Amino acid sequence: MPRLRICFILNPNSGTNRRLDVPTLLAQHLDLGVVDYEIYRTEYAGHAEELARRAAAAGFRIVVAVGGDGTVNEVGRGLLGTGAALGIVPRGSGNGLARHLRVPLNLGAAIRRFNAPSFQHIDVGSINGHPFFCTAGLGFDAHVSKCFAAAGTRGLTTYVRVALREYRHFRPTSIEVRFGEKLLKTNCYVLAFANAAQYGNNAYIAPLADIRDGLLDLVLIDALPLWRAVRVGLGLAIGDLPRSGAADFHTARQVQVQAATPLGFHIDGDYVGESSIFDVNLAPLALEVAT
Ligand SMILES: Nc1ncnc2c1ncn2[C@@H]1O[C@H](COP(=O)(O)OP(=O)(O)OP(=O)(O)O)[C@@H](O)[C@H]1O
Repeated sequence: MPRLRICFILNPNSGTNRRLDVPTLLAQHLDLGVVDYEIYRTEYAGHAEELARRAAAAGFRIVVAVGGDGTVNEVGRGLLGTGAALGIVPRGSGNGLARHLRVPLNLGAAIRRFNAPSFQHIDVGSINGHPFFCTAGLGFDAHVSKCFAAAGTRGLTTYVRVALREYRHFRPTSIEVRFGEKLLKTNCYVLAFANAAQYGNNAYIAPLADIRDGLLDLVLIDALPLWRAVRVGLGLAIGDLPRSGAADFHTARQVQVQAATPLGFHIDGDYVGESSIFDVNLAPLALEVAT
């Protein structure tokens, strides 16, 4: 039987443990009787998309993002419309998609899965043409992702520190949200589009989100006074935000948002930029994943 061809794309910049020796782990845990693998290394932000496309064109059956949600996003984007499946070795700081798909966080265990992987398809979201696999969002979460990128260090502690600092300054923007027959005229402190249930680090923004149901879960927080911020923080941690009354939940496949002033947005935790108009769509089961 031909061996399973797998390409591992390493982002040396992801996660908090830079000294981790991934090539040695791959050599230790992959069974060369069934797997034939190569390693590609990213050299700059955005490079993983190009490498993933190249790997798919070279005939690799699985292309594995070795990194966090930013790397997963780039590799997944590069694989859309190809015959290759996305794999994940979670060495990021948040690892939202890996956690949602129940990929082991122990790297050895995650790597061993590729000796006998299972395949499934997942939905793929897009916001203004930028694909996302886990979550995208407008407002405060995007603002925090922008400040987080500039913070110099990564990890949950830095994220929480940045969020607490920015909370004092951030103000909501008035928006109109259209989906299905609905038109909501409201304020946006946060509007999250969840394909997966969590942002990463087990922060459950939409605990009921199903990544294979053909729908995005919309989570709207119109204002965030202190009492509600505390409740949202607790809801994210224990996964009961829908029952808390601190956020409104909807589901939709297509959403248009018009903002009164430009709003920042993120995809899978990486800040993209600002816009006043957002076109958000879901492509059902558009990406094959190997776990
Ligand atoms: N060689 C590189 N040099 C600098 N930056 C890179 C390189 N390769 C990838 N990147 C960028 O590093 C960023 C962080 O990577 P990633 O999101 O995978 O890790 P993380 O932020 O630690 O994890 P998570 O998103 O799960 O919290 C990505 O936005 C990616 O574009």
